[in-house]
Formats: sequence, C-alpha cells, structure tokens
Amino acid sequence: MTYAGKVSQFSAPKVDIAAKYKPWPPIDLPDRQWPSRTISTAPTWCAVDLRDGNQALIEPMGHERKLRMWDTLVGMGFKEIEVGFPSASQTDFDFVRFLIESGRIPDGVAIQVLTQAREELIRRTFESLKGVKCAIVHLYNSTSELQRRIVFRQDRAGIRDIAVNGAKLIMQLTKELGMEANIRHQYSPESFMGTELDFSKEICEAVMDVYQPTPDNKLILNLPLTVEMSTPNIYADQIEWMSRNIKNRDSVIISLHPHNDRGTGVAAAELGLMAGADRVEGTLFGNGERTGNVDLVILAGNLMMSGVDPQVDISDVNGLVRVAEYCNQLPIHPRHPYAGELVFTAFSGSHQDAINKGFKAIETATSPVWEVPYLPIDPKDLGRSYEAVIRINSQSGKGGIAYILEKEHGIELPRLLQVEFSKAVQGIADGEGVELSADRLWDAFTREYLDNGRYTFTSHQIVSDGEGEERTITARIRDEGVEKTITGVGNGPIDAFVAAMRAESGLDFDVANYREHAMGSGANAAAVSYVELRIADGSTLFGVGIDKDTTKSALKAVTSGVNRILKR
Ligand SMILES: CC(=O)SCCNC(=O)CCNC(=O)[C@H](O)C(C)(C)COP(=O)(O)OP(=O)(O)OC[C@H]1O[C@@H](n2cnc3c(N)ncnc32)[C@H](O)[C@@H]1OP(=O)(O)O
Ligand SMILES: CC(C)C(=O)C(=O)O
Repeated sequence: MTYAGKVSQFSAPKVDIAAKYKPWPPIDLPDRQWPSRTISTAPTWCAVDLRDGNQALIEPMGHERKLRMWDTLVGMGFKEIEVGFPSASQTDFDFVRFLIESGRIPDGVAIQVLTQAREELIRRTFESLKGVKCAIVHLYNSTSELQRRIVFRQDRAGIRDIAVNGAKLIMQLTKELGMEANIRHQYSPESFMGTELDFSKEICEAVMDVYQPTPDNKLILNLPLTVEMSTPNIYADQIEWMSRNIKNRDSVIISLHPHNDRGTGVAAAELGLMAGADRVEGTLFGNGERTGNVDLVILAGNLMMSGVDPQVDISDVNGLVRVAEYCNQLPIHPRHPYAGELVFTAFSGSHQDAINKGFKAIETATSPVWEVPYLPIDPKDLGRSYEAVIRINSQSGKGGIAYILEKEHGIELPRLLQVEFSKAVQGIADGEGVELSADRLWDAFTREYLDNGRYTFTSHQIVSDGEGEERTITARIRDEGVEKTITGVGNGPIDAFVAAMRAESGLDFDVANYREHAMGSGANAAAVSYVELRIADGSTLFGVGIDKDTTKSALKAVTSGVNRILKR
C-alpha cells in the first residue's frame, strides 16, 4: 500500500465539543452490587444474526445464506435464534415458513421473530408462525425521551399505550390461534439506555400486566443498548436497577442486547451479566447495525478463558469466520479477538521468546492450567493451529526463529547459535523489509550453515592405532567442486578431522563445544550436530551438520564451521 497524499496540519476543531455533547449522568445506585460479582455460568444466548445482523447488511441474506447461517447457529448449540422480521419482507416471511414447514427446527430450539407494535405487522407475524412448535414473539417499541419527542411525538402515556396495545393483540392472537403452548413472549423497550429508569419500569410492568408472566412461563424483558452512549458501567447500573426494582422478578428473564457504538459492547454485556441479567442477544463476530451488535464469539471465548463453559460450540472458529464472511459478505478483521488471522501470531522478539518458553513449560507441566505468556487461551481450543503463532520479520528475535526451526524442521539450536543465526536473519529481514516465511528461514539457515561455502564433506574412514586413543582419519572432501583426500590424527573422529581440516585450510581453530540430537524418528531419523569452533583471536562461531550417521553429521558440522571462518 502506498501513501500519496499530504498530511494536513492538525488544527483545533471549530465545534464547541462541551456544548455539543453531554456526559452521561450517573445512575443513582450507591449500593450497586455488580462491581464485586463474577460471571460463573453462561447466560441464555439468543443469536440475532438473521434479524439484527441481517438488517444491517449492504445486501441482506437471501434464502441460501440465511439457511447456511441458521444451520451454523443450530450446530453451535444456540437454543434461541431470532430468524427475522417476517412482517417486514417477503424473504423473511418465506424463511420463517420454510423453517417451520421443512421441519428444520430441532426440538429444544425456539425461533424468535420481531415485530413492531402495529396491528397489521403483528397479524402478519402470526401468519408466518402457523404450525410452529416453539417460537418467541418479540415486540418492541422505542421508549427513550429523544425518540418519544422526535420520532413518535408522544408523551409517556402514548408510548406506553403503543406497547400495551401491541402486547394485547399478541395475547389475543396467541389465544385465538390456540398457540399458548407454542409461543413465548418478549418485550423490548427499544432505546432503553436513553429511557428514564422509572419509565422503563413503568412500561415493562404495564406490558407484564398484559402478558401475566409466572415463574413457569416467564416474559423475556430485553433491555437493549440500542445505541451505546456511555461507559459500560452506566448500562450495568441500569440493569442492576431494573433487576432490583422490577416487580415479580422471578417471572421475568432479563435480557441484554448491546450494540457497540463506543467499542465497549462486550464490556457492557459482561457488566450487565454481573448486574443480574440472565440472557444475551448478539451476533457472530458482532455484525449488526452501525458498529455492530455484541459479539457472541468474543463473549463465549471470554467465558472459556475464565474457566466457564460457554454452552455454545466455538471450537471451529475458522469455520465460523468462513460462514459469517459468506453470509454477511463482510470481512472479519485480521485482529478480531479469537477469530482474526493475526490474533495468535507474534512477530516481536520478546513475545516470541516468551511464547517459545511457555510452550516448552507446558510440555512438562503437571498441572492442566494453560499458562503461555501472550497467549491467554490455547488456540487449539478454538480449532486454531500453532502454525501461525510465531512469524518472522525484522521485529523478531532468536526465540521466534528457534521456535520455527524446531517446529518445522526438528532442530533445537543451542542458545549461542540462536543468537548467531538471529543476526543473520535480522540482516535479511531488515534488508528486505518483509516477513520471512518458514521456507525462507530454512533457506537462510541452509545457506548459512548447511551448504555454505568452499568445502563439502563427502566420506571418511577411521583407522585406530590399536593401542591408545589415537585415530587416523582419511576423509574425502570437495574443495570448490574438486575432490580431495585429506588425513589427520586425533583422539577421536572429530579431533582427527579437525586436524586434517586445519592442515588443509591453513586456519587455526579448535572445537570449543559440541552437541548433537536426533531429528525426526524411525527410518527417516537423522542426527544434527552443532560444533562451536574457537578461532585464534578467541572468538567463536558455529558449524552445523545433518546426516543419518552421527559421526558424519559431526564432520559435516566441522566443515560448515570452517567454511564460515573462511567467509569471515
Ligand atoms: C433498533 C432496531 O433494530 S428495531 C428493528 C428495526 N428493523 C427494521 O426496521 C427492519 C425492517 N423494517 C421494515 O422493513 C419497515 O420499517 C417496516 C416494513 C417494518 C415498516 O415499514 P413502513 O411502515 O413503511 O415504514 P417505517 O418503518 O418508516 O414506519 C415508521 C412508522 O412506524 C412507527 N413505528 C416505528 N417503530 C414502531 C414500533 N416499534 N411500534 C409501533 N410503531 C412504530 C413510527 O413512529 C412511524 O410512524 P409514522 O409513520 O406515523 O410517523
Ligand atoms: C429491537 C431491539 C431489541 C433492537 O434491535 C435494538 O434495540 O437494537
């Protein structure tokens, strides 16, 4: 991406911000309880992708996309799914009919349909529900002071009447159609956040008087954060206030429906649950009006991370991303919590080092507790792999490079070799300014250590002197492609080969350290050897060799080290 524009100078805004926007007044709830509560069980979930999510799309879902979303939500284990606004469009109406007529609604799953409190819309909604086994009819009208004044131009009593009349018609049709056993009821005072609490209580209780809920047949009171206009603690206070003050609390389910205008929809939902709510409406990855609905995948992931079973299946997050992107025709951001392509990836060196050490610690841990720095949740629990956890660019360090080489190629670089090789990688990454793939990293390692210069080791023979420790080596090497035979004497094959290479190259060096380990297993197992060579000036450098034969891998490592001294 290139930037061709000119950065304009920042100048103070001309608007009088303090006069134009007002802080949200605090809620009078001095003995609020929610700040000291924790969430210990999953709420009842209601997925509203097919309604609130759908109504916010550039291109609303057609039948095929709706069905794909429906099957996914059912598969995840949602038991309440808002499937549309059947009186609003033929597509929504037909989809509800299809679900009912095709028998596609599993037992235990309720479809939810939304309607305004308008007679023709309510009647049409009931038409769509003929034959349904279990549905929630969701009635809403807007109640905030702003909406009352600007949109409805009605006082509180007028707004209350809209809701009550809507509820009465719904009750009447439920009875007339003999659907009492099949229909549950939900009421939303839309724009609840902007509604005075005493009026929210008044209108909800007026609606309750119509529905007559009981502890066995509860009314869902959905208190939406239709537009998020304040910090999430205000919503939590409002929810706690309602939960404490609404009459017959045991006959209602308090439901949250947060939007995300200020980017704190998830926090609002979580604090709302701490404040006493029982249920949450939201969508996969937060699709929905404006900045979206609350993201159910994040909420479920957050529960998991806190040790609470979310009661919905998010174990294939990549699959969910594919469905959401297909159905909504909107992309998921690479940094989207839990789901984004980059959220389990570390580029920066110190993070990579810590993750690498964390993975090693987990391998030998006796406790099942997940403890990997910078990875608050195990990507595997979301169906994400460890493959992309560490990626290399100029911000990366030795730990990350070592992690990739170990994971992809089974080689465990000694610490000092990690430091040495990371400088080479840094040089390449800085020079190219791009990410280095695992293949590119291996290529760099090969050029630096494995196929790295003038000499190539070919074969050897060892002869013992038969008495003490002395060994004579006769080795075949190639010197810039030319076959040569060299000999040397030492107290073992490495020592003897070092003597031979010293004589051949004219260099003064000896072996400061040697380590080898197996790479892979079974018939394909090989040995990788690391030799640290000390040069006359006291400095050291590494050579690396890989071969099925342990001795050969060591001799190759010496050859690699000699090539590197020569390049210096
Ligand atoms: C916050 C939310 O997400 S609420 C859900 C919103 N979703 C949608 O609106 C998507 C689907 N909606 C639609 O397709 C259309 O709005 C329809 C088909 C439902 C209705 O369409 P129309 O009647 O043509 O128009 P429109 O929606 O503009 O109607 C506005 C009228 O309904 C009234 N109204 C709005 N909401 C409600 C309500 N919940 N209950 C009763 N009346 C309402 C308004 O006051 C306004 O009345 P007025 O015409 O007397 O001024
Ligand atoms: C209908 C209601 C619940 C709604 O969608 C909202 O307030 O955002």
